[in-house]
Amino acid sequence: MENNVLKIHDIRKSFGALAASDGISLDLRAGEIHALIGPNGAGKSTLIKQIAGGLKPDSGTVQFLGQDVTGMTTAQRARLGLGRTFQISALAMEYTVLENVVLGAVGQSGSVFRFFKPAMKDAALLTRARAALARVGLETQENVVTAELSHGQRRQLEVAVALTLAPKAFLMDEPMAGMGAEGSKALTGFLQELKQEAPILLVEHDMDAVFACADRISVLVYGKIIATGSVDDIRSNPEVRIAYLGEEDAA
Ligand SMILES: Nc1ncnc2c1ncn2[C@@H]1O[C@H](COP(=O)(O)OP(=O)(O)OP(=O)(O)O)[C@@H](O)[C@H]1O
Repeated sequence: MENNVLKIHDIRKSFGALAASDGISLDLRAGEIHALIGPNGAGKSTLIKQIAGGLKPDSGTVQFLGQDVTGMTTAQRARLGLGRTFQISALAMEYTVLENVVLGAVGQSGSVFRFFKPAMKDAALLTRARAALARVGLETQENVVTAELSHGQRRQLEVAVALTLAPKAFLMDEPMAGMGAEGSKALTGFLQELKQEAPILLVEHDMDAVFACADRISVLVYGKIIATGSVDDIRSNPEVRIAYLGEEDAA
């Protein structure tokens, strides 16, 4: 049985003369947090977009659970269980916390608004939604209007939405952004739990968080992966230190 949940092979994407993805190959294995780091403009977001389905590569393939999904839309990939999380804009601020989780879950089946009212009466769905809220520690907030949540609580709510969808892999683009030290520490602990359910490909600028939680790290520089390895491998890799960590030391 193949251990790779996600397998990216030789992805290339150019914007004019700029090779934003210059032959990128990487995999995401069951049970791991694989962090993708790199300086500003290295091509992290461009790669995540191609994996999630929002941007078409010029060449190369994206395999998810053994299936070639390169030609699929974002929605088709999401239905297969490729979850992209931590997009605060996806929350409906005027709805309650519980309604947002149910909305997220119903969204999986397509027509969000048409099914929304009946969904709020669907006992099985409500049970799943409440279980997800309990897992992120928002169970006492289910009737609170989302707009009234703190920034950190909104991030927790997004995780609850993602959990209700039961994804088979998570793509996370800077989940710690704007969370502060305490919040980012709490989220790091939670990611350790979450990865047991589905492995996580994590783009993150907070190096302390990455070093604290990643099982493997890949370093992207000018559209190319210059190293993949454990935290210790990456910390001690001279090329990485010059290309990336050295920059931080100098800053
Ligand atoms: N749609 C686009 N058109 C033209 N150039 C683009 C486009 N999207 C990204 N780029 C360029 O591709 C390169 C990689 O950008 P990308 O946003 O993927 O980097 P990043 O590693 O995510 O950066 P950051 O850490 O700052 O978010 C940059 O030079 C960027 O200017």
